[in-house]
Amino acid sequence: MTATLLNGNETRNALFEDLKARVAALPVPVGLATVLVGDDPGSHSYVKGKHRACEKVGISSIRRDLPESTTQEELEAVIDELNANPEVTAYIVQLPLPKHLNANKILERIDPAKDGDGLHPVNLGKLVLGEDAALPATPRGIVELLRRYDVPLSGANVTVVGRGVTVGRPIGLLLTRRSENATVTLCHTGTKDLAAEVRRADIVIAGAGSPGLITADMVKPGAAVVDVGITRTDAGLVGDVAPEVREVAGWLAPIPGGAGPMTVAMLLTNTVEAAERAHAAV
Ligand SMILES: Nc1nc(=O)c2c([nH]1)NC[C@@H]1CN(c3ccc(C(=O)N[C@@H](CCC(=O)O)C(=O)O)cc3)C=[N+]21
Repeated sequence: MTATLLNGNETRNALFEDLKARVAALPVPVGLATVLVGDDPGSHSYVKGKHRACEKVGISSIRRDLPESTTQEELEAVIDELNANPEVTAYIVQLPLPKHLNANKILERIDPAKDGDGLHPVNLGKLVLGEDAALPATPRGIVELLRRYDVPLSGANVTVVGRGVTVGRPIGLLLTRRSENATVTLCHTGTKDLAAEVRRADIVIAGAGSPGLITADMVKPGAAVVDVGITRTDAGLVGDVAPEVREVAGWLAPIPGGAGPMTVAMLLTNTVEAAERAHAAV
């Protein structure tokens, strides 16, 4: 058996068409800003992708590129400016930040109403409480991708590998909502028998950042496997999922072309929804 590919590029393009219409229908312009500190080549490439996406959807994009030497106070001043700037509907601070900066303090300073990533503590708290708010972009993109391909979620056993803040920690909050209704196990480096936890899963979400961690013998035949464990090597992008998994899985969201483009689509979705919420509030 060869897995059906969960095509994140095609799905993103379809979502962009919908977003384009929603942006055009809004009586106010929509703007997304990115804050990038330093010159990590990976981060540069992601930020470029986000701006390209804005152009396709009719969102104006605003870039704040700052030198590696930026101080905490200087970065906080940029955050304050973006919070106050009426042209900025939503924004993201590209992670990771240089080590001399306190990232949590920066993220908490973002106006929750302008949180493009859905990772502000207030928005994560609202997700726990079931209130309408910006949703974590990568988890939201993964759920949307699984839905578009009719991967059964209700009652499914999902094994998540990795407890990072962008994927592993929040995705269980989405998948265990009544509307998704999945059963979620969160694995990490302290898990006793990772292979056993992965083997019983109907859906595997691999976001550990450990190249080739998920091998074919660990995957239940026919399971859906989502690779989110992006590692940059000289040879290109490498995921957490070994190539042979394609022969065992029923569905596979690969790297590249799976969860990555969906993350960008959901960042833009969060931005459009922020504009719609702001407009509804007046
Ligand atoms: N505040 C913040 N928000 C983020 O959402 C965020 C971040 N920081 N820091 C880094 C990670 C990583 N990330 C990706 C986004 C798109 C692709 C993507 O589009 N990937 C393409 C390939 C792109 C390429 O080749 O470089 C693909 O998988 O097909 C990948 C990774 C967002 N992140």
